[in-house]
Amino acid sequence: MGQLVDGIWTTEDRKTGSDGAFQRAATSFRDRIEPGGRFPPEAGRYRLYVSLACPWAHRTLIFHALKGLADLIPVSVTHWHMGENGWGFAPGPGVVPDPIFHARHLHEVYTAAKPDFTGRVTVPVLLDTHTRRIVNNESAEIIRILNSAFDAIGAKPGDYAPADLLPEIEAVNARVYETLNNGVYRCGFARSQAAYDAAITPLFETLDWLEDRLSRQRFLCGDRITEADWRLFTTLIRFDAVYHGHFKCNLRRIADYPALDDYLRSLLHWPGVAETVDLHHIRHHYYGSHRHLNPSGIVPAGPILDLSQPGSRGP
Ligand SMILES: N[C@@H](CCC(=O)N[C@@H](CS)C(=O)NCC(=O)O)C(=O)O
Repeated sequence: MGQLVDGIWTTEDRKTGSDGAFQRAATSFRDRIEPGGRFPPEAGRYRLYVSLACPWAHRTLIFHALKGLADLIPVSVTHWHMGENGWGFAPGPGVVPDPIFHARHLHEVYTAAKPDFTGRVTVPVLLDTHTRRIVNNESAEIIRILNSAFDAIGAKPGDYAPADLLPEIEAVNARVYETLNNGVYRCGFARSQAAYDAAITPLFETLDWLEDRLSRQRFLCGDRITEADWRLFTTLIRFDAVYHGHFKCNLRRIADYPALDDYLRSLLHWPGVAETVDLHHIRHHYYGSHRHLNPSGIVPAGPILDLSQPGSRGP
């Protein structure tokens, strides 16, 4: 895996510190879309770049679907394989190329927007096609943008971060992010036993905590589905398929937790959501791209997952 240094693509990996613990880099583009601002809401002006494999990009795709933004914000989808050149647009099922820069690799989108860019080239990216600037590449902020910024110009109704629930949403997000969304990476990318041990324990403590919470209430913050649920969902849907094996998160499966399993199937069958889930991209990305973890690149056949039945927590 590489990154850009002064606009030049370099292949090096500096993601773990001297203690072997995985460190996630800070995100670079942090603007908003708002009326009267530098980036005003307009139909057809912005473009979202995602990977169907990536849980962070997946959040944005779910908000894109929930808010009915397909006609307002077109989407490019990378190939699942992240190789020497990072994310790219090689043809493949589900890949949608980049019609703006005709980029072969995502790093070309970054340098087209900022020729001297230094940093990691990550998905998701929200691009302003008028100024050819990247508005934002932090998924937590992009979902807040999609949640409301296009409401006045045709987005579907629905507020997934309502003001009265925000403190609770953010408290849940903080724990879920640290121990689970990022915790699976801390397990999988650990380069020392101590770093792995330090990640696996809080990860399963959080799953136990979530199981208890969801056995008493419909969604993470009560009766209404919120951003906190969608942020959890993208990790849960990858858990038994890849994190359990590839990232060694294997004390238990989500299928072993009755409430979490019901909740996962409820969210998967939520209108518009199943279409955002691509287990081929997910499984082939993780097992095929992380050659330091899986040198052969062989994608295992299992486990067989049966998520065909909706859970009991419908819309
Ligand atoms: N903070 C970012 C993280 C995004 C992220 O790490 N995406 C991964 C894919 S799962 C990526 O593009 N990694 C490429 C790299 O780090 O070089 C967000 O949530 O938007």
